[in-house]
Amino acid sequence: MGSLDHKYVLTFQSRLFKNREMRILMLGLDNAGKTTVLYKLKLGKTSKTVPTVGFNVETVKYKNVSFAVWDCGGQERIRPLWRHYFTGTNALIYVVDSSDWDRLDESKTELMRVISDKELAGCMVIVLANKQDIDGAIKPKELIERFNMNSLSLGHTWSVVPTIAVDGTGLQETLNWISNHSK
Ligand SMILES: Nc1nc2c(ncn2[C@@H]2O[C@H](COP(=O)(O)OP(=O)(O)OP(=O)(O)O)[C@@H](O)[C@H]2O)c(=O)[nH]1
Ligand SMILES: [Mg+2]
Repeated sequence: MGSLDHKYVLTFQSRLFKNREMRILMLGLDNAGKTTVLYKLKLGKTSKTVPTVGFNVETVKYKNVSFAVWDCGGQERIRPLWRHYFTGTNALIYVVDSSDWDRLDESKTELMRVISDKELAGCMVIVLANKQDIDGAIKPKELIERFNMNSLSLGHTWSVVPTIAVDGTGLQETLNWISNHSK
């Protein structure tokens, strides 16, 4: 390879490395806090939300990565729409209301259903144990057991991150983790 070609390859590689783009899909039951997460990341402030019917999408820049974050409504009747957003997803952010003990099993079931889809084979999974500010919220360690996360290692790199979407706790760490674990 001539030196010019070589230079070109290096420049091209560094461009790829510097300006990466990632498609993030954000799912979870209704009221988990997905839209709050999205706008806290995008605007840096806590927005008043209404239940999402359909989806929101925003681009969030963090370090050298451009994250296209798709936030889908979580109400039961619209969950069948989720799969239309699977294609091309690099990382799944799955938001859990850690204070809603009555629906932890339902949340787990939906997560397992989603990640068994072949369109999401191999994508990273970040579970946000959200609403950690509420007394009695399930702790990440307990959630890992309850969701049996260790059974899911096959093909999925995963992490459980404690978050408080309303004040932004844990959200930068989440993007950081995703960018560090992406190929
Ligand atoms: N205390 C507390 N409340 C939160 C937190 N995150 C979100 N909320 C509240 O939870 C409620 C639901 O938040 P949304 O972001 O609308 O939930 P969602 O997951 O988008 O819900 P759907 O659009 O119906 O799927 C709102 O009242 C938020 O203010 C948190 O970390 N702590
Ligand atoms: Mg929403």
